[in-house]
Amino acid sequence: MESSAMSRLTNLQRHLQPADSKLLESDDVSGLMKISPDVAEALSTGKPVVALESTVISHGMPYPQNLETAKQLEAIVRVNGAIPATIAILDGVPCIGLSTEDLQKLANLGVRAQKTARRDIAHVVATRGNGATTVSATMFFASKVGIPIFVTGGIGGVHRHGENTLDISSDLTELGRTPVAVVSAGVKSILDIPRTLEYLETQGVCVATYATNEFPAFFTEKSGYRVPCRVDTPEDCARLIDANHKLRLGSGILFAVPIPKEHSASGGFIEDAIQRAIGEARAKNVTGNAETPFLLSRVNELTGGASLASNIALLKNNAQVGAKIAAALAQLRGHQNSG
Ligand SMILES: O=c1[nH]cc([C@@H]2O[C@H](COP(=O)(O)O)[C@@H](O)[C@H]2O)c(=O)[nH]1
Repeated sequence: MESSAMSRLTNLQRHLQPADSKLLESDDVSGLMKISPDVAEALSTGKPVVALESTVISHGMPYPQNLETAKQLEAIVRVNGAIPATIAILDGVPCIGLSTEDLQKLANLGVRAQKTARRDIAHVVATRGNGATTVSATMFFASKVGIPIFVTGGIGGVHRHGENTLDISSDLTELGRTPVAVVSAGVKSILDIPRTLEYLETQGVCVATYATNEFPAFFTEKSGYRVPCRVDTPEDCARLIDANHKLRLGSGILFAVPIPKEHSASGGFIEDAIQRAIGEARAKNVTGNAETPFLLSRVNELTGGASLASNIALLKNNAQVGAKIAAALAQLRGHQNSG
């Protein structure tokens, strides 16, 4: 191409894409949120930050294990070199980074907090409600303030019979439209795993297994399904996130980290309870966003708490992996900026 034509093209690109544009979308919306001082400081100085969701606190676990786990996850993130930013809407204000009192409030509210997915955000804010954010809503807020990594236990997916009911978690469409990397233990077998993977493919989401070949099924290390991408280290993950951002693909990444071996032993037993709970949900006609919390608490009852212990173990493992990825990403970007 002629050099004058090339320079016109470069100018046009600059115009369409401001030179200082951040790798992640970060716009005026952040003014509507309350960002805790340590998260704000970390974001402005390029330190690693990891977002954490709050539905797992309110709807995913009983009190007081939910509070204990929320605090432990934050501590694990810190020990591994990153600043935790648990996200929730409190009295109508989206909060990025919660105090211990905030965590206590959410844990006490339990299911009285509104389970808040993307579609619910405006309503919870407008009515000054208390919203526990799911994966979709947490990704939305993380992306708005420029947090590239988010740790959870399991994401939502295509529910069984989703091909008829269209009950497909908005977590999947969020992953298709928001450039945040989500660390999870895969998806629970209460969902339709192959259809969930198909749907993620349709949404253009890069799904990568972490140090394993098979996509994990939350309580068990294996689901019987594979995905095309495998990563083995936090540095691999950081490079993948960096490429995704630089290319401005606009979509998220799902890192699927298997439950640690020592906690996967009870997987088969928990699996049986899941099948029973699914039958009960059908019989009681529990559907929509009530289905996941129902199944989680029923499976916990049926397994005498074994599923809760496994859930907590994999959350802690994911927090550790997520923090290491965040640290590796900060280091990679630090080198790039100084190089
Ligand atoms: O093992 C779990 N899966 C999913 C959830 C929560 O449920 C949400 C998905 O709900 P739904 O299927 O209604 O989209 C997830 O984003 C997450 O917040 C959870 O707590 N534990």
